[in-house]
Amino acid sequence: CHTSILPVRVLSTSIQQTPADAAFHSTSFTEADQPRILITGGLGQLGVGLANFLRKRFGKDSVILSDIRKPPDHIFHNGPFIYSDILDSKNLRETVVNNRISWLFHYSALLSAVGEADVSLAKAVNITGLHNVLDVATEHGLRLFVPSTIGAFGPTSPRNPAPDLCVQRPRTIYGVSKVHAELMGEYYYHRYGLDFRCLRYPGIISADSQPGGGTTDYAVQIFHHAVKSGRFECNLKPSTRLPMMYIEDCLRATLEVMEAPTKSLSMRTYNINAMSFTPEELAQEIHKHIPEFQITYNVDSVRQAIADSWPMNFDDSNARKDWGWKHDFDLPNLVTTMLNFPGFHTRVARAN
Ligand SMILES: NC(=O)C1=CN([C@@H]2O[C@H](COP(=O)(O)OP(=O)(O)OC[C@H]3O[C@@H](n4cnc5c(N)ncnc54)[C@H](O)[C@@H]3O)[C@@H](O)[C@H]2O)C=CC1
Ligand SMILES: CC(=O)[C@H](N)C(=O)O
Repeated sequence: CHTSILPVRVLSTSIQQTPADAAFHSTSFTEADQPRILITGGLGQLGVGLANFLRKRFGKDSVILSDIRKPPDHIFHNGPFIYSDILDSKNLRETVVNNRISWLFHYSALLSAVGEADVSLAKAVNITGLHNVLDVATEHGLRLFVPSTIGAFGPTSPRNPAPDLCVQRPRTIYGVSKVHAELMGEYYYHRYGLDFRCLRYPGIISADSQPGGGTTDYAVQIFHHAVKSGRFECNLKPSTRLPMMYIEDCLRATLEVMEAPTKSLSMRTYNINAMSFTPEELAQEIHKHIPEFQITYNVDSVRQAIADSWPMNFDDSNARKDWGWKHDFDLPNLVTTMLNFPGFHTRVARAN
């Protein structure tokens, strides 16, 4: 097992318990230290990419990927992987202590569409799981990253663009749980000094990982179908405009906000933006590369209602001002990159 290469101690002398009301300091991490990182829910669309990205920066053994699912061989052999269920707080605490974790990226979640299909599981994973993570992170002085989403806004929010601070009344359990995560994280920051950092991600597009059951999944699936068959049946209306981002920008933003000096952060939850498009516009861009590509529409009413309640665009001016956020990928770059991603064609063929 990969964990055997990590220093495992029942009680590490370098860890002191942080009193719950200690303010604004971390006992196990100083700016000069190399962080020791745990990623929860790491086998989803974003976690493996994040682990690879962080391992390039901090070294393979400094980053532990965890999930409740069994990893495929290539992921298991690529660096430390352990089982960790965020609903089991004792197991989570043990993992943090035994591996001297100092940064935690909390990726476990049920996304918008699968959350509506199983509200009680979504409540458990997205709300109870978050409570466990917040408590363990506070007890052990971790720097904690929790992603939020465009889904944290609702039909009464300003939609074009949605600013950082505005009405947030989402109508999905996913959105409600993410607003809860934003507020709880900020509460723990003010009350206990937890170094909580949160970005609201747009829909994320990746070539080498599959989406986990969200409303923006079409924007990943379309590429696979375009390459495989030249046709795609979209489950959102052609005019549905949503904010989107290429995974490389998303992962870079995540590391940048984690490394931002505390004094540069005027807020703890930031919107980040890159591009905004409709299925029709994405199809037109793909058409430039694959002239025979055809898109048809068969609308899924649950996903459509969700998308119609989300922002069409994000105002991320605070992230740009405070810690210098800047995206690299716009729509034409995204499409060129996805269709030319090394191994994309063979990977699509293998997956089907
Ligand atoms: N992918 C996207 O477009 C966006 C993602 N985000 C957020 O980023 C994070 C990562 O997203 P994805 O990788 O796309 O999600 P995903 O749905 O692909 O993966 C989530 C992972 O959580 C794991 N999980 C479920 N229950 C668990 C439990 N009890 N303990 C530990 N792990 C558990 C699942 O096995 C899965 O591997 C999520 O918090 C999501 O809300 C936010 C906005 C956009
Ligand atoms: C935008 C998200 O948070 C996610 N991709 C979803 O569609 O649920």
